[in-house]
Amino acid sequence: MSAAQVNRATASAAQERLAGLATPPGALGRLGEAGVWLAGVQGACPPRPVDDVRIVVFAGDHGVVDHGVTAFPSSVTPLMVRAFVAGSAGACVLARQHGAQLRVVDVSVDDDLPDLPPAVSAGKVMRGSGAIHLADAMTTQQCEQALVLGARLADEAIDDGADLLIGGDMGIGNTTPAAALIGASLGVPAAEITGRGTGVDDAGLSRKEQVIATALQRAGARAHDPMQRLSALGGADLAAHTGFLVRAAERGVPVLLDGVISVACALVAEDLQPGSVAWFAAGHRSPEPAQSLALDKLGLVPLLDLGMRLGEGSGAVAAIPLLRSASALLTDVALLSDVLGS
Ligand SMILES: Cc1cc2ncn([C@H]3O[C@H](COP(=O)(O)O)[C@@H](O)[C@H]3O)c2cc1C
Ligand SMILES: O=C(O)c1cccnc1
Repeated sequence: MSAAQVNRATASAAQERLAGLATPPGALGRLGEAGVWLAGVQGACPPRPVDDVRIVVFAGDHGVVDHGVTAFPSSVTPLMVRAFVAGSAGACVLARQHGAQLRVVDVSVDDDLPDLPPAVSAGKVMRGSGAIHLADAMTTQQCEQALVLGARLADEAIDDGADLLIGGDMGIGNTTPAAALIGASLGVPAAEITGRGTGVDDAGLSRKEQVIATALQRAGARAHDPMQRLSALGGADLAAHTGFLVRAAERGVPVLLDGVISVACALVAEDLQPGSVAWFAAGHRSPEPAQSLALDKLGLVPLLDLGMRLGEGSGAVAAIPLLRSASALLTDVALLSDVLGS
């Protein structure tokens, strides 16, 4: 399979419609651009409403947590997975607010979660991914299994009628592999991509930078290959998230990206399946420096910049109303020629 082709004729028609609306040229700013993107990815001008939004939260633990890179212990991950199932995590609240459906999937949580519905862990790849500065996060077979799992989850959502997909993340320590993936994808050193994640102090930040630098050095030239990069520096949850994004692009279904984890996976998805990025829009800007560098590389400008640093897909979910507004504006605003009667 390859990435689906965006309908360029529809995108040009949408651009023309935007230019002809009863507004000064460019007055709708990024909402106008988002409307044009939506028309192109939907192959419909004016765009259709974005009614059915599905969020899949990929949960997994990371061996780097034992090496002082985050402000929280791994035991928080299974507790938060339970909060997702109960509907009380931040992204669940936003999803309800905006009428979107959210499911959480245990890809690599370091806990068997026996009290949760079996469907949550049905596709589980492993219990915890490796500490990336010491060893590969997983084998290439586990990476492949995770990619297939993510693709299957995208297929299920799309076959069920999704108009828009969002990938979310839950896993203490996951900003470390996400930054490492971005560093390796862009060829940027650890000092430029290391952020505070959940809020590490200065000592934690410098340990985290060292872990990422060592991981990048350990992976070396292998990281040029996207599968090897994911296996060496990512995690099974990040690989499943990447498979989800790749399949969305192959099926031609638009995606709203979230923070540093989501955008790290988008960069790898673009490498695995060139052209995927045409199906992605950026929901928000994270304070994590690696996320902005990755967005620049992908040529994406986020809709929101609220200082949010939660992950879970939350920044993308918060941007759903903006995408809906973009669609409504391009559909319902009068044409200037009609208003002027010419
Ligand atoms: C209570 C809680 C809820 C979260 N929801 C998402 N994250 C986010 O923060 C973590 C990544 O940051 P770091 O790499 O610094 O650990 C991940 O769990 C991510 O999903 C959370 C973190 C916590 C503590
Ligand atoms: O950018 C993110 O999505 C993010 C930042 C901090 C912690 N968790 C996620």
